[in-house]
Amino acid sequence: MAEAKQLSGAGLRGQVAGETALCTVGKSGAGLTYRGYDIADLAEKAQFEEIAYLLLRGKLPNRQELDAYTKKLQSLRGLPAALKTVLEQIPKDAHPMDVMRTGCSMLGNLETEEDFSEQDDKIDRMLAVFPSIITYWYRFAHEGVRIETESDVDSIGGHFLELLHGKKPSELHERVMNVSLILYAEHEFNASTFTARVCASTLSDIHSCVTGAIGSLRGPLHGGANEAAMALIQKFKTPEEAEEGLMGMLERKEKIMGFGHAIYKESDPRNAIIKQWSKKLADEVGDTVLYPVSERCEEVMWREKKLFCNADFFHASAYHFMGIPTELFTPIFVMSRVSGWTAHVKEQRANNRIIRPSADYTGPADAKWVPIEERP
Ligand SMILES: CC(=O)SCCNC(=O)CCNC(=O)[C@H](O)C(C)(C)COP(=O)(O)OP(=O)(O)OC[C@H]1O[C@@H](n2cnc3c(N)ncnc32)[C@H](O)[C@@H]1OP(=O)(O)O
Ligand SMILES: O=C([O-])CC(=O)C(=O)O
Repeated sequence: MAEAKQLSGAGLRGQVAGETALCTVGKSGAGLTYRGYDIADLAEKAQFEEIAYLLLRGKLPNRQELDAYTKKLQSLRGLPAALKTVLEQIPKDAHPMDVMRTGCSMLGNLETEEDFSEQDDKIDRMLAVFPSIITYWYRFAHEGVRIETESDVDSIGGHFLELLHGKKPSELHERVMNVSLILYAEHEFNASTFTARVCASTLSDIHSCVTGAIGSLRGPLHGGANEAAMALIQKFKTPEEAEEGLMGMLERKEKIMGFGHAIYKESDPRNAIIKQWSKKLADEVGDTVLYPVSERCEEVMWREKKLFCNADFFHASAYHFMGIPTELFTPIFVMSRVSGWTAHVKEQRANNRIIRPSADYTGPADAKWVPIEERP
């Protein structure tokens, strides 16, 4: 059984900040569970839409419930005209995570949550429309086309790939997207989820909670690491070059993105799963560089620092092999994690007290007021 990491120090590490029935991370045994279900089982057997239902409605759907839920999500993919107008104003060189943040916020202006009784419908709308928001902007900004965002592809992952590439995805690619969205869906009190819960604790609206969470996810120490990992592996042409490059980075005490974790000690259970799919995709495209480079990075980091790949590292090569532009990697994380964020918002609302911790004061004591004319 994996031992839980000893947690203490800055960054609220190891401090319990609330309760959740949604997820366990780094506990002994399975390592990651959603409502008690092992992540490996879910990634192998489930549809992402089933996982969203599990997180948001509290149980696995039966066939009829899943079909109805999938149909509902399919029917919510269209973009309001005013949102398209806003997306069209955002420059081509904007970061797609900023587009997601603006898109979510604008949706909150157009389809405001007036009352918490509307929360499930607002959440389903975000799940359905986020792939439309990012691909509409991307294709308009980069290709000058206004795409139709309604599609009859069943899955959210397939919908994203179809809008991005303008054609139906292969079965393999749709499957990998499904697995990826499941792996990224939920992770207890990580930074972006905690952001959403803090916002929810003030009794704010659901779009504000998610907009704030998108901002937290954007950073390279969190969701942004999948893009940063891609930038890293693309620098190397051979495993030998990768080894030399990493040794230099470690000597200079640089952070290696896609490695390490705040909670897991020896491995991130999501890595073995996405790594396996990355290998399948590498074989499909005949890759002889990125996958071997990635594997060498994994070996070197473990050998030198006992640091392991987190969920982000092999996501980089997997997404790349499916022809997804690097800057869209973290928005895919948003398309998935919105299920976890909003499940946490619902949980916070159901048993709320405003989140307001204290701080140890380290500033000066008894400062005497100095009139402005006398200040140095
Ligand atoms: C889906 C996700 O969000 S997963 C996380 C994605 N983020 C990344 O991949 C960014 C790279 N990784 C990191 O920056 C960190 O490992 C974090 C932010 C994930 C966790 O941070 P912490 O909990 O502070 O890490 P931890 O306490 O285990 O660090 C122990 C030591 O290892 C070092 N370390 C941790 N990760 C790395 C890394 N990726 N590269 C180099 N050194 C590292 C730390 O600097 C620290 O050294 P120090 O004691 O000399 O200061
Ligand atoms: O739990 C964390 O700190 C980061 C993480 O892996 C996630 O949010 O998926």
